[in-house]
Amino acid sequence: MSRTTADVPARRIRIPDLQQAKQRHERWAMLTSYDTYTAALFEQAGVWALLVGDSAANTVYGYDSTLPITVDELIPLARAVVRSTNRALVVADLPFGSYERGPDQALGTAIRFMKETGAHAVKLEGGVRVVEQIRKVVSAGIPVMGHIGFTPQSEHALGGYRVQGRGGDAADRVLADAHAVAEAGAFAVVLEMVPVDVAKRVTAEIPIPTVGIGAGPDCDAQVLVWQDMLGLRTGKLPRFVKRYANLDSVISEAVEHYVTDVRDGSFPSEEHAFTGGWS
Ligand SMILES: Nc1nc(=O)c2c([nH]1)NC[C@@H]1CN(c3ccc(C(=O)N[C@@H](CCC(=O)O)C(=O)O)cc3)CN21
Ligand SMILES: CC(C)C(=O)C(=O)O
Ligand SMILES: [Mg+2]
Repeated sequence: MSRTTADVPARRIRIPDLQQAKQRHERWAMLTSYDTYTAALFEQAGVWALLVGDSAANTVYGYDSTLPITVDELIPLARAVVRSTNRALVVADLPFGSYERGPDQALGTAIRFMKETGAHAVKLEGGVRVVEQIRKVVSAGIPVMGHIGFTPQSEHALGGYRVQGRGGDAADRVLADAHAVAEAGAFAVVLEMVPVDVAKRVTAEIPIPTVGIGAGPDCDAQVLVWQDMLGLRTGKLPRFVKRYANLDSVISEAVEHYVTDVRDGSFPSEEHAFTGGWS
């Protein structure tokens, strides 16, 4: 197995670093994180940006979509990730219902995330339809990451988990969304489940970095949900997930061992106990 040393910067990644990486054609990795241990491990391993995604609805809270998660449920997770890192750029997802009413609502929610978590940027879903929200949040000095293509918060309007931008008109709409988000002042944009050629053209045309998930190899960066790529998620995985580890079996085997040790009395042994007292 060949592995290059992770490129861990000595200071916090800033938005201009991502811009510069695009110009230099240097790709970077983003990963979700929702807690202190994974945040510290991921940035140490060279992940430049951590996303406190509303996918926490699925991976932390056990909902079956991202629609139910609230700002109050996401904020403590974002705070934990910020506290545990000093290199990665931390981006917090604005959950469904917290920005759709308009620019004022979006700014109010974004301000809560910035004040209460210390996150460095927020992300919200949608293209042309949310440009006013993006403009307003950006004008307050809060960096915004866009998210277009398949936008899970609108799964019911989109007809389920499906590729967006297949066919000329649909591809044109994704391209228009990308330009709209960039022109509104976003510093980067997630492209989720769009065909390779659409992602390639978007990446070439817009001035800001594209972060792909199911968008092929030509994006400026990639993002995945950590439980998917490390093998905690059970059931059928989306096509865009590559499983880099099988933490499910690591954890199951270790916990089964612990349970057996407790039942047969081999844990705790002397080395894990304290002597003294009356003896
Ligand atoms: N654990 C987890 N991973 C994710 O990637 C993720 C979340 N949760 N929650 C929020 C959204 C929802 N996302 C999803 C969820 C499912 C599919 C999926 O089932 N895709 C299938 C069907 C594609 C098709 O039929 O066109 C696939 O094979 O990719 C895709 C994206 C991405 N996000
Ligand atoms: C899948 C990524 C892009 C996301 O929005 C999330 O994890 O919530
Ligand atoms: Mg999300």
